[in-house]
Amino acid sequence: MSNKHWNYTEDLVLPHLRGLCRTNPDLRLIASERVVFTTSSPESKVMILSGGGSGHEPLHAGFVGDGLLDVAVAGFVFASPSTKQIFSGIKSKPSNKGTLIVVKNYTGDILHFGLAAERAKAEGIPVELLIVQDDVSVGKTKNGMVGRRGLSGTAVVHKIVGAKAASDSGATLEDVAQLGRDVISNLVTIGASLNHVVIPKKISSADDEIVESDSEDEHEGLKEDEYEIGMGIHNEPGVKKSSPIPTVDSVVEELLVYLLSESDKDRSYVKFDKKDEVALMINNLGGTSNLEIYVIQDAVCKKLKEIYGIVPVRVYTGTFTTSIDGPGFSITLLNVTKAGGDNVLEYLDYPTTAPGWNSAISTAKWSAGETENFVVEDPQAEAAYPTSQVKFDPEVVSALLEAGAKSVLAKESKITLYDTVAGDGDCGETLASGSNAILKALKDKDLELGDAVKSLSQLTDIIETAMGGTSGGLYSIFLSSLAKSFKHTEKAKGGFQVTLPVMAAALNDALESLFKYTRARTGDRTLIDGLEPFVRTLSKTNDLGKANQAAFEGSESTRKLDAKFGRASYVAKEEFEQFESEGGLPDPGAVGFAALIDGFTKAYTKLGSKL
Ligand SMILES: Nc1ncnc2c1ncn2[C@@H]1O[C@H](COP(=O)(O)OP(=O)(O)O)[C@@H](O)[C@H]1O
Ligand SMILES: O=C[C@H](O)COP(=O)(O)O
Repeated sequence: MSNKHWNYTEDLVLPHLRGLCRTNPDLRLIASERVVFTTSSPESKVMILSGGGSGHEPLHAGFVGDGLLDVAVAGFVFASPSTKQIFSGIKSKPSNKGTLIVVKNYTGDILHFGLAAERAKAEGIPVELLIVQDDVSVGKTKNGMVGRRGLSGTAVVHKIVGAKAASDSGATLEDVAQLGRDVISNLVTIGASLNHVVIPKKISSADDEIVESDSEDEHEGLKEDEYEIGMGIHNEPGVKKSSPIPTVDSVVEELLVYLLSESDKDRSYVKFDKKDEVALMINNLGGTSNLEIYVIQDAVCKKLKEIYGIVPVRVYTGTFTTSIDGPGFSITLLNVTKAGGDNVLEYLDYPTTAPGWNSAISTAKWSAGETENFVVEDPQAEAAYPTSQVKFDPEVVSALLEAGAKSVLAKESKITLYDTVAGDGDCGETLASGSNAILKALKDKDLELGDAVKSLSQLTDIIETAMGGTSGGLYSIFLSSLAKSFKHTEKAKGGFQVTLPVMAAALNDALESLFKYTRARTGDRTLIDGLEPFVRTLSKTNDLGKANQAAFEGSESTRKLDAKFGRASYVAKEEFEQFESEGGLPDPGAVGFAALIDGFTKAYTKLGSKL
């Protein structure tokens, strides 16, 4: 296991807090005590203080802000802050009503926060301690004495009690504490991880020799193909390790059983009745990509609905409670109904300036919509394609498209090889995807080939949908411009049959339109090296064979050209040398275009004069 981190010449906690305070002018930092508090909350309210070991950011200081926490106290990474620090935090925000301390159920936290609370009470400061226990991985038999761990449900508790204290000026400390207890008793969380985490190491000075910290060996990380259900946020063991790594659907299904199964007598911590409203939080433990965390959320919502008939009324997705850069995620469910119903929703929706809470949707907006009502039909789907009296011969055009598509597919592996060196390796796949989409459209008879304008507009849609990247954009613009040229001519002269000379003129128009969107011209090592000679030659000669030859020669010429556009322009020259034996590395897009035209030409030659 080798989590790589930058080296730091000071403990990370203080610079992290400094960085955080720079993002919100309301925040103040007691550096010596690692205490962050907000200046914007009035003394008349119940103060909400939280804290614990660092390494779980944005928990806890990231939750300090209007409508949320008033104070946060940061310990060293994965270690509780001292009683002195916590007491300093309590004193930093005096309140007529007292302070509610939200703390995760870890021994060190309980001891230090509890002692600080006792010390504050001894000074006459009203203090209540709210201990968060939301983990379900450790069952009742094992967690008897210690209780359940505090995980990302802590962020949900922060949000609700913070909003209550900020919005309800009549609320007493006990009112807020009781709401917190009601929430905690209806909260369940479980995580899944692909590995342990390593704490970024501190070196004594920048010019010190970087010595591998032996702490990396302390943790027996997971094996390459292993995952762990229920791992804690400090590498604590979970409920089980398993391999191989499953699909996300499968691990989600497994996790939901721990959260929701009523037959698991060692768990079943919260009962979710059919009518109960549920809030869902998908938490990134720090090392899951933003791309994946929403995929995971999608899987959770799908399984919740399919298996349990649960459609959450609130869905939160993001990085709320980390374990440094933990490669995993956790699922938190709150039974809103049993925790307090609409009030709880209003507190979840209550606005906040704290960066740790990333959802700012009002209750009105949530009530207007439903979390599963977002899929809509494309209004364009029914939009009619433009029609015309510009005629193609359907059989001929169908044969050309089929031959062109198959010719490109025959070149896919070569194009991919070339683009793997010159680009990002997806050009072959992109062109193949477009070719297969055209072949499918021909097979399904989705193209109205007799109408040149309509069929070109349909092809534009197909190419746009099937092909991403630069190629997709270029081909779509070109086809759309070709249709526009025919439509323009029809407006001036009425309907007509497309012949080769007519096509040649329209191709010229389309090329001029394309040139508005790219500065690439012949000689710049792009597909233009094939397209431009093809169009110019066809216009000059009305001979598709000569135009095809020009496209091929243009494509071949790119073997000796330096790239000025696209990703190829970033590739070191040495990368190209391996292709010297075949005369140099050609531009993949130009090779693809030449293959397309070659397919057209072979079919056209077979079929004769009309298009
Ligand atoms: N600015 C440009 N103008 C014309 N063609 C370009 C340009 N940039 C790249 N290309 C062409 O696009 C091809 C790469 O296509 P593709 O893989 O779809 O692009 P991407 O790099 O976006 O994935 C290149 O081989 C080149 O022929
Ligand atoms: O981050 C960890 C907790 O806040 C404190 O853990 P501890 O009880 O091991 O000190």
